[in-house]
Amino acid sequence: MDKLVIEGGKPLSGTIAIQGAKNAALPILAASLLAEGTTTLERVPHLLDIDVMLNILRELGCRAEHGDGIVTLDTSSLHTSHVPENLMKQMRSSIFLMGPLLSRFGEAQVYLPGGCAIGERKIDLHLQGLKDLGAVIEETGNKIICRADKLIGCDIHLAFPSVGATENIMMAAVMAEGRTTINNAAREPEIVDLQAFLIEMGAKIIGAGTDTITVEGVASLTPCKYGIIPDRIVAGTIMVAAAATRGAVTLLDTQPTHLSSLIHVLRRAGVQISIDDDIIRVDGAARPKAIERIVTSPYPAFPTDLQSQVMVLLALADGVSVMKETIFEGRLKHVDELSRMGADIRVDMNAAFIRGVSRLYGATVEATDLRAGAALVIAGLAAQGRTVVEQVHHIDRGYDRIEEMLKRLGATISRYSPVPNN
Ligand SMILES: CC(=O)N[C@H]1[C@@H](OP(=O)(O)OP(=O)(O)OC[C@H]2O[C@@H](n3ccc(=O)[nH]c3=O)[C@H](O)[C@@H]2O)O[C@H](CO)[C@@H](O)[C@@H]1O
Ligand SMILES: C=C(OP(=O)(O)O)C(=O)O
Repeated sequence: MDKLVIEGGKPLSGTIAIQGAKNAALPILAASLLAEGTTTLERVPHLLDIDVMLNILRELGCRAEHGDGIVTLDTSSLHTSHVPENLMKQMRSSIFLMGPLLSRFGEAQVYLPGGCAIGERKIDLHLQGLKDLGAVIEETGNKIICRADKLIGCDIHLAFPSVGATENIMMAAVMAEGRTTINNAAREPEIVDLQAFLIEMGAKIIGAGTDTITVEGVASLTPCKYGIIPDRIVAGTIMVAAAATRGAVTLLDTQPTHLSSLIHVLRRAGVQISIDDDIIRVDGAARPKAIERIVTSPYPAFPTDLQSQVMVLLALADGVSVMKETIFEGRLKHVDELSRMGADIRVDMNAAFIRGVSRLYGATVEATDLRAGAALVIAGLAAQGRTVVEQVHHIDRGYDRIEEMLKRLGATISRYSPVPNN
């Protein structure tokens, strides 16, 4: 397993362009199955999860190429609706195949998905939505078979605004007969991007970005060319890293409105932020101030995917902060690792009580999941001395060569890969 070695204590400085969004690209790649022919997607980041999705699509019979951020995907010779178990288990987003396969083949054979260990992550809302559309679902052990001769539009109410369930239902409903309404839908920008892509393919769908999405089923969709939105979580990670290292960074190709909750939090911490169209400048010259209370919640509130990174900033802040995680019950595992670097954090149930310290110290730490790993990299950049971050494959799920990105901002960071035994 690769390791990152960081010599900390240097402020980040410089300019960086932000990669395309993993969480938009993954459902959009799955949605490409809905049309027969060649779809071209631009700004698709080079990530482990994208490689897994492309491998699944190849197993299903697609021809897929990915170079320089452009994916071309030919879906004309799809030959199976059965996703292999070993690929399903490699990430959570494999579940996005269920809606499109059901829609295109009338059948999807999948397994319980894998992914980071951040909570139970049930799929009951995905399955209920598909059942509401008329699918019959058979669950045997970890295998799930969904079948429907015909999907029929209906009124769906999500008990929780699940991002993935909203997206799966949208993809199943676009070619269902009649009108589907998704109530209490998630409102994340990646859902708006999926809607824009589906419209480009010829779907009739409105409401993404609000809590009610309405889909009028169409008979067929056509392939298209589409550009993925910038990754708000990668942008947020860099913004926090700039602030935690007391640096000054300019981010290009962002969508600042997608980051308004983070910008609000950073400004409350005393970080200077200026915005000019799609450019964000972060200046973190002063010691951050503590923030009394941050609670993670569905968009547009503060995102769970930035919770661990912001906790590093608060660990260095002047005063006591509270961070409450309400989305995933197992998403505070970075606290133990940060404590090994000198952070003073106490966890009670789903809340972290963070007493800021003036300095973190380098240590050998383990990335327990994607964003926990990103947080440890930020801690390493801000800390005094050398930090070794292990289990980097988690970070590679969501950041396109994180060390290259940070080197461009002046960080001293290197990746070490084990030498294979022959
Ligand atoms: C690829 C992608 O877009 N991943 C994002 C997506 O994950 P994902 O789509 O998995 O997140 P959800 O919004 O579905 O999950 C939120 C909560 O709902 C629960 N739940 C979800 C579905 C379900 O059927 N039953 C159920 O109980 C989950 O366990 C979790 O506690 O949104 C999360 C919340 O913003 C982000 O952290 C992830 O980065
Ligand atoms: C939890 C995340 O992703 P996924 O849903 O793909 O596991 C994430 O991007 O932080």
